[in-house]
Amino acid sequence: MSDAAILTLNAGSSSVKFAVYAQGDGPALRASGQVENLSPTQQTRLIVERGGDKQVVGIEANDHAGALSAILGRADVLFGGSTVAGVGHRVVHGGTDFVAPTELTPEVIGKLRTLEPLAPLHQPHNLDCVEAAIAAFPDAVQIACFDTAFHRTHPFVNDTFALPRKWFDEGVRRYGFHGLSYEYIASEIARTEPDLARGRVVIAHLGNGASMCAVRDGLSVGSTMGFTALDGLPMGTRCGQIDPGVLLYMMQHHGMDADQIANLLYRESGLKGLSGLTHDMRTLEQSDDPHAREAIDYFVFRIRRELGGMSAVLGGLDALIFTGGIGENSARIRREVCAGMEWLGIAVDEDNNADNARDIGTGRVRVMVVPTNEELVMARAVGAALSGAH
Ligand SMILES: Nc1ncnc2c1ncn2[C@@H]1O[C@H](COP(=O)(O)OP(=O)(O)O)[C@@H](O)[C@H]1O
Ligand SMILES: CC(=O)OP(=O)(O)O
Ligand SMILES: [Mg+2]
Repeated sequence: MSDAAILTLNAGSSSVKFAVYAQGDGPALRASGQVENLSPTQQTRLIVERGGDKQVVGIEANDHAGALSAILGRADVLFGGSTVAGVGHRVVHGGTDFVAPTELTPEVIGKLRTLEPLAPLHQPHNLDCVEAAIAAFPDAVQIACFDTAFHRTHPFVNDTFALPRKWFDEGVRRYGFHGLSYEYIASEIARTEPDLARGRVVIAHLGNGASMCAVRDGLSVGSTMGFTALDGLPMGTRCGQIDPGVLLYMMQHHGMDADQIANLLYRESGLKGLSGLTHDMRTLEQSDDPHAREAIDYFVFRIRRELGGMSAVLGGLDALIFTGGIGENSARIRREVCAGMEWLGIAVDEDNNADNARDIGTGRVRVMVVPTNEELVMARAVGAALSGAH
């Protein structure tokens, strides 16, 4: 009888990221990778990393089931004869009903499908991947891990909009997202610096999707994202905070319908819309187009504004932590966010910042760069479900 493995899946609109762990007390990473460029018009690629070795191969796949079968085509490398006992799925929206990791029964999947309009870039792909994984591993336990769950500790004032109460009761609330990432960072800080973990921390998850989370005593007290993953910071293609009057104007004066507005706000706005060039921060940083500069300026401006607001809500600040693809890798964005913030106790060492060092601050407030690990949070949840402890 071979040992057991845990597979984690994080399905995006054009990618499926995965990781394989050996089941144990603390799940041990065996391999990871992704299928990227998952679309009929691009060359889809499978990337597998194991130990120090990285393999990239072109594959034929244009949907999530195809991506999963390409991943399973490397079962020998990934699982090495182990049985896949559990699969953890990142599911972006859990609504009001799902506040902890949950086994994916047909009834649960049905309820989660009803939330697709609230996360159109994520939820349909997350659930397509769930169905493909159930077909591929009918005997494995399938666990949904929700991006919204970490924020369930928000106080009412951060959960509600100023609308008549019936909307809140119906679930129109500020849920907050990127919860798997924030849970990982909070657990990592609790492990390495327990004193800081009891303090006032702002975490900036800056990736293709971007948000910030105010954490006190390890618990989320506020997030920049709201009812959907559109709110708050501008993102690769999403607008971030916007006056709802703009949407009324688009409907009343341009006759735009819901689908057109959704497409504009989710796919054509943010860094892409402002720069007119690309959603990709690395490319914008390399560009000398003034619109690229303005898109970056707006991104930085909104982060600084939210940092000030969250510090006020927390009653001060003990640490600012950067994570996500931009937060972990862009010294320029971190430098610009922190510039002139001495009044808040923030100052940054140029060399440590350039090296993406774990500690880059020189002021009263700790300023840190902590790589996120959403996969490990999922693997832990599956491990707990398998041992009946969740
Ligand atoms: N060295 C870098 N400098 C600036 N931006 C970077 C760098 N490396 C990655 N990024 C940016 O990170 C973003 C992707 O972040 P990531 O967290 O991987 O996204 P996703 O939300 O798809 O998981 C892209 O905008 C990419 O350009
Ligand atoms: C919720 C969200 O925006 O996720 P991502 O950053 O993966 O797009
Ligand atoms: Mg992400």
